[in-house]
Amino acid sequence: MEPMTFVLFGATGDLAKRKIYPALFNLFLDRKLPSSFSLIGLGRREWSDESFRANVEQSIREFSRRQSNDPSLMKQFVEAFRYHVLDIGRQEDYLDLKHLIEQCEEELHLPQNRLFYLSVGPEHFQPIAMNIQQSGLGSVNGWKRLVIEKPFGHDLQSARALNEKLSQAFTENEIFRIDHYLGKPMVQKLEALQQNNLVIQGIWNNRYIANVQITANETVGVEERAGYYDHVGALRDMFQNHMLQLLMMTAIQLPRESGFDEVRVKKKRVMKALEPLQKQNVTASVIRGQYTAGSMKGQPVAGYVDEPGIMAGTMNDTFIAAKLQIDDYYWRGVPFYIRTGKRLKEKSTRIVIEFKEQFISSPSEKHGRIEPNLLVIEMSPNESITLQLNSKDLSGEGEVKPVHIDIHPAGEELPEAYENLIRDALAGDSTFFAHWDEVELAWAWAQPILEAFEENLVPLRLYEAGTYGPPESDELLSQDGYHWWFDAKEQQTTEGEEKQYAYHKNINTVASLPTKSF
Ligand SMILES: NC(=O)C1=CN([C@@H]2O[C@H](COP(=O)(O)OP(=O)(O)OC[C@H]3O[C@@H](n4cnc5c(N)ncnc54)[C@H](OP(=O)(O)O)[C@@H]3O)[C@@H](O)[C@H]2O)C=CC1
Ligand SMILES: O=C1O[C@H](COP(=O)(O)O)[C@@H](O)[C@H](O)[C@H]1O
Repeated sequence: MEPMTFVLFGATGDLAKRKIYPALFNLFLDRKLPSSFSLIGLGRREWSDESFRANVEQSIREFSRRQSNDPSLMKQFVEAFRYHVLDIGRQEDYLDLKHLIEQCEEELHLPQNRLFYLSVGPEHFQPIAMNIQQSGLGSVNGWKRLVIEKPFGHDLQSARALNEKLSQAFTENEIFRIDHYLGKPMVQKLEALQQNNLVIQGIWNNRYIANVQITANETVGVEERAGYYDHVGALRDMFQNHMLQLLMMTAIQLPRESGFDEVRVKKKRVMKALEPLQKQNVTASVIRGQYTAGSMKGQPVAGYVDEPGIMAGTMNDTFIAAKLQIDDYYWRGVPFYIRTGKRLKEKSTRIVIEFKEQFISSPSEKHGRIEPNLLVIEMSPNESITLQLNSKDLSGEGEVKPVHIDIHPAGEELPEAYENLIRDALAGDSTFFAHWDEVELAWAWAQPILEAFEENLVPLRLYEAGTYGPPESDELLSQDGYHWWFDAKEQQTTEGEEKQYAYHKNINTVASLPTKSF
């Protein structure tokens, strides 16, 4: 990896503390940082280099998945960190920053490779990019990159305006838009699974797949983010970005060794083939929900409208479920069901691919109902990829039962999303970042829903906190003859609820792939 300078705007903030420093530290432990590396942290707080380093160390102790018993390693890690006071709005501060960066580059013999990471609120994205350009900070002999956090715009129009401004200072190839769902290890493994297995490629289409279900259920409520969340809702916070990115990553057809350009082209193709919704018809395929008071793990919790900081009479969505159709050769006729929401029964993030049922002329009395084959990519609470097949149970009555093949068994320690993303940004690999075309197409697709919500054309379905969301989200599937798949563990905790919809992970035989080679 090339030597470089990492310029971090928002170095005193929450994201830096929770995610960026721990990710950099883990990359350092794994020797995945460039051999010559300098980080300059920026903020308005009057910190010294020493207090900055102490804060970085503290955040690693608090939030890193790994610690080191060797204090010299931590010392070596933070040696690369410097702090500089900068007010984003003050042009003269950028000239001082330029001077500091040049000085560090000279001292450490670093080429002019500069990565600008914007870990600040979205209102600062544009002024920072402009000031980088105007101060000459972006005029380098090496390369420059801009890593930018979400949200990228508030709607189609504002996203376009922001992109236009950023494009004046950085080319598209220099912009790395973070969508942390793309950094999740299981999403990256899904891509590799499709790309490298002819057997998966062969069945990755409407001939074999009945439907696809993408779920991101959260147990948390609005937390301390009322000011932000009440203006965005589940649609902008999760659906337009993370959920549509998961849809793209599931639906792309990738040949072996596809580079980032190919991935982008294919993702764009998926978005272009997504059947558009009309504002007047959104209700037919989109469910909008909001939580009311309920109980989570036996403890009472407030309804959304009673959370601190939420506007009286708000109609904001804390839940959204939708049925989407991709009108292309591969996916025509396969519904993609997506749901995400807050204050739901379980934290579960997963993609379930349900395969078509076998054509059987009459059900066999002996074998009863045969479960469909499923491929389950679980990102939370565990990280696993499981294939559900049917096999004969010779230990019992010889009945056919689902068995599970762990393609990626849960339990293996994996890098966090931010580690993967920061490593890729350092290396200049933009495969798992959101390209502008995808972001624009995602906003364009979501725009009629945004408008329909704003004009209250879609009924707001209330659901009790601690449930699986409004029952209408189940109807979205049942009208097509399907149902949401749950992990058996979740279902078992629900007294009196039917278990027939659970995939029986952890109940029947769980087969692991042998580690020996054939
Ligand atoms: N926190 C999280 O878990 C996540 C955050 N994000 C995104 O990351 C970004 C940062 O969020 P977060 O860290 O939570 O925000 P914080 O409010 O915790 O931090 C904001 C940072 O911006 C700096 N800042 C604010 N105004 C100025 C200014 N005028 N000049 C210079 N620096 C300024 C602050 O420094 P100082 O106060 O010293 O001036 C601080 O370091 C946002 O875009 C957010 O949407 C995305 C996913 C998760
Ligand atoms: O981007 C966001 O994601 C989190 C959920 O992320 P996860 O990795 O825990 O699934 C969500 O809570 C937050 O509201 C949203 O801004």
